[in-house]
Amino acid sequence: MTSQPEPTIFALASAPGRAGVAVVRISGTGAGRVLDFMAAPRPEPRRAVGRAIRHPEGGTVLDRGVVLWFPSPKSFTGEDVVELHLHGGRAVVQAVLAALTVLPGLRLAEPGEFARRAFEAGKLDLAEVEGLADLIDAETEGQRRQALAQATGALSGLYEGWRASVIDALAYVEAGLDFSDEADIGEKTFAEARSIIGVLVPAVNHHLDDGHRGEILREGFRVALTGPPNAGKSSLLNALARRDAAIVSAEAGTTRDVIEVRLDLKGLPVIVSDTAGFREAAGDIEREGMRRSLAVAQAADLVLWLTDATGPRTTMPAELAAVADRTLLVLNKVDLLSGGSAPVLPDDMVPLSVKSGEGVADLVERLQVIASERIGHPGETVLTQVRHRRLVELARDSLVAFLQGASDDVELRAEDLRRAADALGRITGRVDVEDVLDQIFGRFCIGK
Ligand SMILES: Nc1nc2c(ncn2[C@@H]2O[C@H](COP(=O)(O)OP(=O)(O)OP(=O)(O)O)[C@@H](O)[C@H]2O)c(=O)[nH]1
Ligand SMILES: [K+]
Ligand SMILES: [Mg+2]
Repeated sequence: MTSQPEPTIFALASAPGRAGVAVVRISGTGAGRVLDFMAAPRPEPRRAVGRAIRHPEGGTVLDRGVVLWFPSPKSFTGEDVVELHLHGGRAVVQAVLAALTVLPGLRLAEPGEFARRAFEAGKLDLAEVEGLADLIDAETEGQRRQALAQATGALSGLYEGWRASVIDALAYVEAGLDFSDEADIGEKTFAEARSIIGVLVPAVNHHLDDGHRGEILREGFRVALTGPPNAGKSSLLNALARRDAAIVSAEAGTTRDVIEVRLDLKGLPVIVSDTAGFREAAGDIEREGMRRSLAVAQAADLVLWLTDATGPRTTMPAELAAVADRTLLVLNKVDLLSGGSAPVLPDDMVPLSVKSGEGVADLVERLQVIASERIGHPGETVLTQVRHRRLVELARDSLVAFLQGASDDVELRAEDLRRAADALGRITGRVDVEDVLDQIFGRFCIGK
């Protein structure tokens, strides 16, 4: 925090475009003056009141709306905050934003600047800010639940609790240092520290060993559609998306670029990618398409290998051997099988006809089950992003180094613990995080 007053910032806080209501938020020491000049008199704190919103020069009425006054420190940013709830027309919002620029000391906010001020005022820690960004981005019920838990401190509580234990242990080790001429006391305090860390390490390992559940929920469960040309991959993508997202044609080698659609399967975000078919005789462009297919398959959480029921049973190419353990075999075009008798399929092969629709609902059901098995137990506090995972791993490694290190080098062991506490503190922003702030707050759009 700086001692000099920061400029007062303002922005449209609601989504741009036509809407019933638009909210303009103003934060900083000049917020109260906005009310005085544009919507006087100031209402009681946190009470919604109707007011004419006027231009500060000349007093023309720009709109009639509702205003809210949140004096510091009881506001989102901790500063004086004003909210103007306007009629959500583009011209109304433009007129009010233009009027605000007339007032001295006010400027348009940068992306994430409101959240950054909230962080700097200690209203939100860094993990909570990241949770808030995720909450704004959440598209499915599962993502909403996870982001809300993080935004309201569930992860921060866990990591701060661990950090407190590490600092306890560090205090014991440092106490031993103070009595370094009394070996007896040193040994006892060191043993105390060891027992604290000995309990912590398995908990940290358990947290790390989560199959990336939280990260998959946050980013989406990735499904790759692969198979030989003309198996019906693009047709299946369109059926899943319920729209014509990809070009379908009887010509082999139609799809070259990767096409993604996002599905919401009972609250779980699933990203399905359609890819180029695999075959030997392919031209340059198609080969580039196949290279992309391979990359998508390797990055996927689940690979579907689709084949044509009437064609030869094409097996997966050797390049896909690495993903065989997360592949679901799908047999498409069963509508073309004559005789009406169901084909005899290997146990784990899913029969389907995109054309008749037969089996599509069953496939969706299976995708949902597989995704929910991978994402699992909602409600548990899980790692949600790589930044946290790296720091938790760093903390774990330092704690293991502490447990395995020689106890007679107390200085080094204290350093192990300091490193672990530091890594955990960086997750919530308790210690030295300048380097990541721009990146984190830059994820927000203006007005957040
Ligand atoms: N009879 C029948 N035809 C289908 C079915 N699914 C797809 N097709 C047809 O099969 C042809 C190929 O379909 P696509 O979806 O373009 O196949 P693809 O696997 O994406 O092909 P590439 O992009 O070339 O690799 C089209 O003529 C589709 O109409 C099905 O279930 N039954
Ligand atoms: K095709
Ligand atoms: Mg295709």
